[in-house]
Amino acid sequence: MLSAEEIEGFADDGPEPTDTAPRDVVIDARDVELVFETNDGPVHALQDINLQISKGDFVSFIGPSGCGKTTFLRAIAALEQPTGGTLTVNGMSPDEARRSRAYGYVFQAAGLYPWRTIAANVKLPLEIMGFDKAEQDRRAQDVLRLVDLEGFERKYPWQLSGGMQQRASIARALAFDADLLLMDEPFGALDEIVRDHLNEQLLSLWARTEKTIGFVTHSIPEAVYLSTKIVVMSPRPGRITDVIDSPLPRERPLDIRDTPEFLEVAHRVREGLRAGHAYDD
Ligand SMILES: Nc1ncnc2c1ncn2[C@@H]1O[C@H](COP(=O)(O)OP(=O)(O)OP(=O)(O)O)[C@@H](O)[C@H]1O
Repeated sequence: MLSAEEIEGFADDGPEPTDTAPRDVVIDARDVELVFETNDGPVHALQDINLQISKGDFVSFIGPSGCGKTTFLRAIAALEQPTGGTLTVNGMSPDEARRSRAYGYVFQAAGLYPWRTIAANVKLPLEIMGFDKAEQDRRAQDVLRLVDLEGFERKYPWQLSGGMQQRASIARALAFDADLLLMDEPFGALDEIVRDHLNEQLLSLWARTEKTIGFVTHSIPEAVYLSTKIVVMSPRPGRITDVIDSPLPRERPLDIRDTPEFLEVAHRVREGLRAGHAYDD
């Protein structure tokens, strides 16, 4: 079950940006390094991570297991501390950004409390933050409408399909109206048809809300379909092997996946993944 620290993490007012980065840079990573000390020795989860994510970007992180995708997302959310380099979110330290509710975080498992209704799950972070009841109701209604779950407020998680539960968890992450949404393989456990549908819905939500999204995936088609920027990563040590700025238009019907432009980007991602493996040999 998620900790209060993990389910919080959405936006409101907070410390002013310290202007270490241009205004439209939301995430600025410079030479970020993160080493876990374990009984078997140090694990270099992240090394030489240099990346700027701008406002309104949809950025996917793709790479084999253990390349540091989750660790990087957790570092942005101040759930892990880099051991080197600098990392800012809206010009603040990740910890300041967390306290100012700069982002919503969606986990791989929906992580809904089974004894709470869908609306009560969505309102939980708002309760923790002390929003008054009327505001909690208003926000829950708004975000449940955004993810197409109007009418399911009084249902319990087990009464919803896996895809609907994941949409509810996205609604919970949106409840603070943060400009930044961090999503760690939110659709990984779903079948392909449901996943396609949720991908379409997420793109439409992104277009309507103009949020900045950081999205972890193992799927090349998902990364290419969703992203304006694709960050290809590789393990041991966890590092970035390629950053691809997508030439695809922001408006994307599902059948864009059959176009030569799409296949070309997918090819480059695949090459980046291969290059990362070659490094290990
Ligand atoms: N708390 C921790 N303590 C020690 N090692 C860790 C910890 N968290 C992650 N690691 C290690 O850091 C490396 C990066 O892990 P991470 O979970 O970020 O990879 P990932 O790319 O998200 O993998 P996956 O696709 O399997 O989720 C791995 O070698 C992992 O074993």
